[in-house]
Amino acid sequence: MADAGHLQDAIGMLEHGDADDLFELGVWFDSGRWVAQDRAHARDLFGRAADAGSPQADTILTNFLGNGTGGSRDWAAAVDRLRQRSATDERAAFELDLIEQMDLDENGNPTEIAMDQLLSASPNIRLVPGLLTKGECAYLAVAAGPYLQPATVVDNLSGKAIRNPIRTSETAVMTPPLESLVIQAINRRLAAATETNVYQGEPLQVLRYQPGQEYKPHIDAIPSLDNQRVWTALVYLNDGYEGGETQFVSGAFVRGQTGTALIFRNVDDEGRPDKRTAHRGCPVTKGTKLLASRWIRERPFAPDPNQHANA
Ligand SMILES: O=C(O)CCC(=O)C(=O)O
Ligand SMILES: [Fe+2]
Repeated sequence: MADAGHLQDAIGMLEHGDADDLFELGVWFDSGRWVAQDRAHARDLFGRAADAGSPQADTILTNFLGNGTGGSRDWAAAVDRLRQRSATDERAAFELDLIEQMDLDENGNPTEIAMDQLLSASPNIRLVPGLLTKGECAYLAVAAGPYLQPATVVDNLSGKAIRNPIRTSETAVMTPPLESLVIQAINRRLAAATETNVYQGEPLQVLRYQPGQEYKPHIDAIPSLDNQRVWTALVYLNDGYEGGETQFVSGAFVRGQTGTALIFRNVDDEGRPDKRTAHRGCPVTKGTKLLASRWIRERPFAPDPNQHANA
């Protein structure tokens, strides 16, 4: 893009354009591409694009209404919008069906969650069989599919996300615009299972390991991070593959069935990375392993003044 004048001209054209133009400009403000990130403005543009007939904008607006991105949060309004789209959009109908099968309160929080089984008291390691249904697991695989990319890890020297042979799977990061109401409700279930606020979670990731791929031994807490990753929640999304167990240095060896969550605390009582939680995802030897993972921080991960009203 050339100088600021030309950029202003482009923005002006998109502002006065059709549904696709408004959607495109919404993506710019949502992502901070070309312009300073402004999610409230992005939300407004997605609303205008949706009114002008863009189904993609309607999807993102639904997600922002549900998760409180760029403005206030209104779960009931988000579900209504999904219901309207479900008449013409198969994916929306699939999502609405899953939402309607969940026991949720008026804010999208679970009214009850499955019982957990303690694997270790210190460090705290727990299994929650059946935290997700098989339908929800299948949905996550479908929703993440188009966004799978080679996984990265945070580089201790630069702080940047880089490719690293320690983690050879592919990963989809389900950021706020991609966070459908089903994913939001699942994130709220993971928050309930860890007794945390949903906004402490980093975006849900969906990992896909193929034969030979693995996640070498590591600790999910990051040295000297201010807002530490205090919990990890993993959910096994399928079975039928070989290898691929999650193994702790302490010896615990986990291969959950479809829908089982593995939850563990990454820090000790002083909040320091707990080396006893070092673990790995063993190489898959046959088939494909799908896993959802959420790293949960000590405090809200991406604070937004609007997000806590009815978190
Ligand atoms: O693949 C696994 O079983 C482990 C994944 C993992 O350690 C992580 O996502 O932090
Ligand atoms: Fe990990």
